[in-house]
Amino acid sequence: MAPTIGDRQFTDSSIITNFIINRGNGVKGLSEMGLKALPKPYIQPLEERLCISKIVPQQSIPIIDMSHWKNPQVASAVCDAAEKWGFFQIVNHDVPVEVLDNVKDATYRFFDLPADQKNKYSKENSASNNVRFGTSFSPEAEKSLEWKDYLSLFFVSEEEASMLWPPVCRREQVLDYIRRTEVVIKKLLQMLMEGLNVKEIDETKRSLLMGSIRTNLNYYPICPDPELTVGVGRHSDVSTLTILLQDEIGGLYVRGNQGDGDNWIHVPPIKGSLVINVGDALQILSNSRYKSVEHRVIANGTKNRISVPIFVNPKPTDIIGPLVEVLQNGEKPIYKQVLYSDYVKHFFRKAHDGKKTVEFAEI
Ligand SMILES: CC(C)(COP(=O)(O)OP(=O)(O)OC[C@H]1O[C@@H](n2cnc3c(N)ncnc32)[C@H](O)[C@@H]1OP(=O)(O)O)[C@@H](O)C(=O)NCCC(=O)NCCSC(=O)/C=C/c1ccc(O)cc1
Ligand SMILES: O=C(O)CCC(=O)C(=O)O
Ligand SMILES: [Fe+2]
Repeated sequence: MAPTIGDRQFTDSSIITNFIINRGNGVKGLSEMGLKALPKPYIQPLEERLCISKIVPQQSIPIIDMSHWKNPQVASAVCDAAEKWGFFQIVNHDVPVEVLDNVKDATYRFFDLPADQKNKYSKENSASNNVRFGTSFSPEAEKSLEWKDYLSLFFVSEEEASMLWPPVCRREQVLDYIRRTEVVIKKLLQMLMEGLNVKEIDETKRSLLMGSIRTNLNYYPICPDPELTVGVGRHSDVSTLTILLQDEIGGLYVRGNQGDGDNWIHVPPIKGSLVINVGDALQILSNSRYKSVEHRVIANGTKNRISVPIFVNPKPTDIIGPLVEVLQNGEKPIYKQVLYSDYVKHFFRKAHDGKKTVEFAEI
């Protein structure tokens, strides 16, 4: 039964932990109680809130038309965007809009489940580490919490997904999204590797570039006092590439490259598009030619927002470091060889802290 707790009591962090984390209500449960004020644990320090004066409205990340993807100009635009922006959107990518709409429906269906049903997939209760329902990013490590719930699905095989993934998110529809997107991922990685003088993606490289896949279903409920908190704090992804499907609400901001770099660019929702970004693993493999760029999501005072990123990663057992092809010209390696699962564990065990994760791999 949902507790009838007054706003004031929610300033107590043990109530937050019990209601939101242990009982699986998430911030969605909190939001649906119609809170008038943001509970204290969600108040972010001033420097972590996105100040409007830091937003550059006239700038935009590149939008790349994939319809003639074999044209060298497309490859050149992709490599250029990965070097200069670390982020771009693709249109006419051949993933049908129904596939994207279906995965959004699946996301709503999962988050609309009662708390006790979702809680079956929490860290404590889930039948597998590969399926996890949670809230915020790393609640044990964070000083201030983030206004987001998520379901994280680590893809091992279609058989395992059929057995373990929540039936309500219509596994087939999430799997279809992964399958259809994989084709685009391969094209993009091919272009990015050619840009690094890597002529062939053999089995070893295939594993380093796309040896594992994680999909998150993100839910950002309506928030009282959205300007005091964040949906997701500043971070870079630890993937090689991330493919992000967002809905029509907006709220994702990317660090720009003007002046001192303390400026943020909105990623406008475009129906049918996919947002692509470089993650730390590709920054490391490319010896920093391609950049994983910081991004963040603001909270929204009037609308619920969802997003569905696919994180394309090395295999957890892969050792990552700058590729030999990149160092052939005598370039000095910036990064050492690290076990990818150590890198990911380091990321998950701390709060979001901008671009700091990559220091773990620096020489
Ligand atoms: C290390 C992994 C993640 C888990 O391995 P495990 O053997 O099941 O290890 P543990 O169960 O001991 O988990 C290690 C730590 O990671 C935590 N963790 C285990 N999955 C999770 C999980 N989905 N979520 C958030 N903590 C977790 C887990 O709680 C634990 O923390 P701790 O309890 O403090 O020791 C392993 O699957 C692995 O190496 N995977 C490689 C592929 C991979 O997942 N890559 C990450 C792509 S995700 C990405 O780029 C960005 C994600 C992101 C996500 C949210 C954001 O806000 C922003 C960005
Ligand atoms: O929701 C979004 O737009 C982005 C989420 C994100 O950055 C992530 O899950 O890594
Ligand atoms: Fe991200």
